[in-house]
Amino acid sequence: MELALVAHDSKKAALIEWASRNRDRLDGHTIFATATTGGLLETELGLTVSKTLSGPMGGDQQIGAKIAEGVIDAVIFFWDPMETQPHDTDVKALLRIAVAWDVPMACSESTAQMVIESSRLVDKDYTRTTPAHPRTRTA
Ligand SMILES: O=C(CO)COP(=O)(O)O
Repeated sequence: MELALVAHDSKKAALIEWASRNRDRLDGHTIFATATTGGLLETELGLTVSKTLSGPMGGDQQIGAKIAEGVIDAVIFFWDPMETQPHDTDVKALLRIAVAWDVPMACSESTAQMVIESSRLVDKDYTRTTPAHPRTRTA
């Protein structure tokens, strides 16, 4: 499946540590990430990552667009609840579009663990639909 991994600066170490612990589970998936987060996943863990722009430069919006296009199956977003981001509007938009399309989005480590361990992530027959926008993935 297609997973998006994103972390704010203060949460990047936690995301890398989490991804390291879940390296085997991540291996079977296509990974998208914002630029800085993705760069760390590549250099620290050797993962292959499709990178967007950096979050503050439009990367969150690019991830959001991929959600709306049906490209992303789940989002792991370690965002910082203690600090205002310069691109807060983009962060909010990313959170919103994931809910609008009912794409699973983990915003904390414990939830990320539940998502990555979900049998849905390895179920090739799983199709996602939303009541507001009935839609079935074909790929
Ligand atoms: O700002 C981000 C998410 O809102 C993440 O962007 P970077 O991975 O480029 O730091």
